[in-house]
Amino acid sequence: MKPLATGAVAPIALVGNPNCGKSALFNLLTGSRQKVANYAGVTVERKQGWARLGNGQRVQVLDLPGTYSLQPRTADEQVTVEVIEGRRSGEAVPGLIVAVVDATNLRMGLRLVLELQQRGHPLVVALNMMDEARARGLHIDVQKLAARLGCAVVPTVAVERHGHADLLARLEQQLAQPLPEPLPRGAVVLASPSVLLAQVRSILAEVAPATLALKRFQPGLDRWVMHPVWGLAILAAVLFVVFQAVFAWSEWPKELIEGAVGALGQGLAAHMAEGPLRSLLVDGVVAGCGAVLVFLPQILILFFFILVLEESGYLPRAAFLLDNLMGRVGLSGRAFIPLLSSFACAIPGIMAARTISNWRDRLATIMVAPLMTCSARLPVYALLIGAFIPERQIGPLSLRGLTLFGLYAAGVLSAMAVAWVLKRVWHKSGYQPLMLELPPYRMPQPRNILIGLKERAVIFLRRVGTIIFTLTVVLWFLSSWPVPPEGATAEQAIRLSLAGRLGEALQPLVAPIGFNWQIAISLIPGMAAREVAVSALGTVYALSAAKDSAADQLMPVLAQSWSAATAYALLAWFVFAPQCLSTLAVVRRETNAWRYVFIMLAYLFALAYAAAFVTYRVALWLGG
Ligand SMILES: Nc1nc2c(ncn2[C@@H]2O[C@H](COP(=O)(O)OP(=O)(O)OP(=O)(O)O)[C@@H](O)[C@H]2O)c(=O)[nH]1
Ligand SMILES: [Mg+2]
Repeated sequence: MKPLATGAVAPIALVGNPNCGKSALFNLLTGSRQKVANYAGVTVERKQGWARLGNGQRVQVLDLPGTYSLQPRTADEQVTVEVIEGRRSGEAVPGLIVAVVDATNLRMGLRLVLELQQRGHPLVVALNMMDEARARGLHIDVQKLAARLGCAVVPTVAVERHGHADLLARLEQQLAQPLPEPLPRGAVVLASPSVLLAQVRSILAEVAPATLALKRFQPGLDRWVMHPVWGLAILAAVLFVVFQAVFAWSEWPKELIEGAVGALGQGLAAHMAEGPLRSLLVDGVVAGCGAVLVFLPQILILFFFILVLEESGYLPRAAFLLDNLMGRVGLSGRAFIPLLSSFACAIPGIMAARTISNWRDRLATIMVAPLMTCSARLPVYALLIGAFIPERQIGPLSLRGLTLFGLYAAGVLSAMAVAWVLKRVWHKSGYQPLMLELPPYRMPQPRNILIGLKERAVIFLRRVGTIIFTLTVVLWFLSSWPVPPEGATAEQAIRLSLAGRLGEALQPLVAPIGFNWQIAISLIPGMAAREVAVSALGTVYALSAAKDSAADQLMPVLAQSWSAATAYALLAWFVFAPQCLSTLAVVRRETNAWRYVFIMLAYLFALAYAAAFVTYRVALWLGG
């Protein structure tokens, strides 16, 4: 517990049940862009920001993972309890807690409020989701509630622009008064859960009697969505539409970017004197970064669907549907959302596994998360599909969309298989039933979707501008030195370069799985960021942005120089490997052990090699 410097104001912490709107409120108060989505367990870390009060004073605000009680059962709840009790090293105890309560679910919310009060935390209650409560005809006597609780209660609507105005005013008032001294240790007398519940009932009977009779579960749409047969059919259809759209909608924006990259390369080539600098810019930077950039539309389309699904409230329902299936292979139904987040990137997926209380379940989820197809793999898939899968319709379906769906499915199925093996190895038994609250369906807000897409675009562009840029420059250097002799062809020049020699040295290793030396080179930078495999192929095939955008040229070049068997083997390789380094770092942090990092690395490489080998041999045998 760190004492505060004189004059400094202790931070305000937002505490409440999962999915009650803490992060939405936090974003309003601080102008941040924390992730808001319609399911429990979105926030798994402590986040901080600054709010400016009406009098100009700045106070620190903390957004915390949701929790139902102050007895933590999961790693994310643990974070919340540690922060509010000031048990994190180097952090002050929050001076004031804003207890966020979902007005449509007072029962669970008030229970937590009473628990906080018992422990002597100074409180302001934010009664959030008042718009939904009103729409459902729920009347809550706010004044009476404040009187019963003995603290301020402020209605808020965290999805409206000024939905936090009253709360801000109230915070200003509250912070102007001296804060009460925290209760001395030992002075806390905790009531039993049943006593707490009785208190909540008695408060509800007085301030909102209608809630006592309110049912949380609304049939209707859910009769179809949660149906054991229809529900699965709907889920399959939803996923299928997503993959079709990734190809069908991306054509023209892709051409637009290709055109721009091509024009930039040609412009540079025309205005610069021949020499290493021109080659670096045109063949290295523009060709390399451009080759990755063209996949932006496809990534955004994928994210558009993920964001809509997250906001609608569909995800926890899908988790329930699949709970049985996942339980059979040894994953908890709770693993569904972390695994789905891994479609974006394994890192948030692995962190979201904090919401799983059982350590073995959590570890199994972490271990298989990298098998879910992260968005960095999309460019590699899209490139190879574009080069090797003909544009053909099978009924209403495109063959390319179908292939992409198949690759994603291969990732999911192998994750299930690995989880099943882990279950055997660990002799795991004891199925734990899934307890998850179903949020109401919500219309996704266009504003939130746009913000989410912008965020994604920025992350992707930042990757292109930093790691992909750097690797491209390094690779350009390695493939241009030593300077080839006069009259050498482009292919000879690369073969003689450092990169070429490295590729040849590695080739015996990858020859059994059908890879040539060019592929061997591209796999190395692909380990730091998978997308770079695409630009690296551009570099080793000596494509220059001086003629046309490199991505455009790459597909025909690959189609010509590789056998289909090689291409399929490379696709199979990328379903499993290589692990990107930042994922491994997060695995180390979340499991606190190097052991799991090495196990993960080894099993993924082994699977990748085996899968590529089998694919290559089978494709050759079939005459690929
Ligand atoms: N209608 C309405 N929706 C809201 C309100 N506040 C939040 N939401 C929605 O409720 C959902 C959950 O909001 P979040 O801010 O992510 O909730 P959270 O409490 O941070 O959730 P966790 O991080 O999972 O604990 C999102 O879909 C929000 O758009 C509100 O006042 N009214
Ligand atoms: Mg949150």
